[in-house]
Amino acid sequence: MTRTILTLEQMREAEQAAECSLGELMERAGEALAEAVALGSAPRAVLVLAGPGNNGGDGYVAARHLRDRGFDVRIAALADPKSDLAVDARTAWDGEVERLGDDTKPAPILIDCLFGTGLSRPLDDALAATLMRLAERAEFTIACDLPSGIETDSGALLSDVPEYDLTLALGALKPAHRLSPAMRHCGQVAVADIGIDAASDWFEIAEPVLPPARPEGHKYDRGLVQLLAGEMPGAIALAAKAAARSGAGYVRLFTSQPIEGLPDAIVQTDQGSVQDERIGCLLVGPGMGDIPVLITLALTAPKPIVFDADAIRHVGDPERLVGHDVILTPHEGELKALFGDIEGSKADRALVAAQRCQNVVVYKGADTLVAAPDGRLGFAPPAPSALATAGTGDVLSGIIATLRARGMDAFEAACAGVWIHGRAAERAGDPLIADDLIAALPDLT
Ligand SMILES: NC(=O)C1=CN([C@@H]2O[C@H](COP(=O)(O)OP(=O)(O)OC[C@H]3O[C@@H](n4cnc5c(N)ncnc54)[C@H](O)[C@@H]3O)[C@@H](O)[C@H]2O)[C@@H](O)CC1
Ligand SMILES: [K+]
Repeated sequence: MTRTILTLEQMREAEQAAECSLGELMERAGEALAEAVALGSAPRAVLVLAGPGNNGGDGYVAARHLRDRGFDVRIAALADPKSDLAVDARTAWDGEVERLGDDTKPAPILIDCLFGTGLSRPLDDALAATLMRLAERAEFTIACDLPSGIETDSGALLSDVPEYDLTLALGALKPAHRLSPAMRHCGQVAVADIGIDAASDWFEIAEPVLPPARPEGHKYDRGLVQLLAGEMPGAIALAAKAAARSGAGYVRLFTSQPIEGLPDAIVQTDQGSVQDERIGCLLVGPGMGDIPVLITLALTAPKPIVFDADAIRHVGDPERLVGHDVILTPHEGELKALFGDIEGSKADRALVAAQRCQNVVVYKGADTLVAAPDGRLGFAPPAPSALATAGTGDVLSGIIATLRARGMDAFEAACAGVWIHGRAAERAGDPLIADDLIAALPDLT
């Protein structure tokens, strides 16, 4: 299921637009937190850390529900509650409240309700150290809405942040749940439905639905991927094999030097034209090297194109792509080479890049994003860090070119390719080499 991602501002608007009172939202949030803990553990000792805002308020509510469920609950508060809602939640808790400090004793279950979306500055050093110590000593750690110390819209760590087992996002995911470096600190991320219903163009990329192959269809229905090869046979071979193995009906390689060891089914030729009507998608960049004329050639074709790797560096001016049907797949360095320095969070940068070239941009990294010029932004679910090896990008561009050749819309094809690539990495194990990904592509028929 696709999970919506809301920024701080959107979250505040959604909270105001909710049909129930803010107090009711907090009650549901605290109850969901208690439920998440009870799902993961039999009743035992729990320490709730409560901050001064509404994240702390959620903690007092959760404490009450956990005690009702038979848990032995202690609360350690950083300060007295400041917001009206948190004061009410504190009042409804008739147990003791400790003062959080160096001498706070750990418990096997730690619930972090210090700060959520309202964090505005780093935690004090002493507080961050206490949080780290208590998390280290706990067996199960859960963060309410966000791990404390994380900036919600950028995913930046403002101070030391533990790595939690579970983060319960309230109402919707926030950008930080799916942006580096924050995402690695969240652990598993579940979303609690507390009755907030907000639409957004930002979402977590989910398992794609691929266009079904017509039983009576021919190879061109399944898509002809046309690669324009360059100087480095290894990268070209990876992209071509990935395209073929992800279901292209036909993969053809324009090359002046045949590449050895490729399956016979991948046609290699030094003849042919990019004007061929039957081409579903052109792929240029993997192994391209220093042959920028290939970009010029590809842009003469009235067909979808995927530009990867060296092709991105050689485009020159992003505006050159306006009016063409292109998917760009840059990593950090390639994005900078083409678009220069862009201000803002990774999400902002992805959208600005897509706007400037008026095409879909797959901004790769540990937190891959897929941006469309109309403002849609897909955030990849976490993928194994083993993907950070040579050639995995060539495989990704091969997969995306096939999906585009099969007739998927550019944004959908890019999102689907990113999802498939991540799942292939999970199946391939760690360590992996790019070739393993091709063998581990999931069956999506
Ligand atoms: N948005 C929603 O729909 C809902 C939000 N709820 C909770 O409300 C949270 C947001 O509440 P708030 O806006 O009150 O924000 P927080 O509870 O995250 O924190 C705000 C408070 O912390 C102080 N503060 C910020 N940074 C600090 C720092 N580094 N050191 C010390 N104090 C600091 C602020 O001055 C303010 O008093 C969410 O994360 C969620 O847990 C839930 O109660 C229910 C529904
Ligand atoms: K928190």
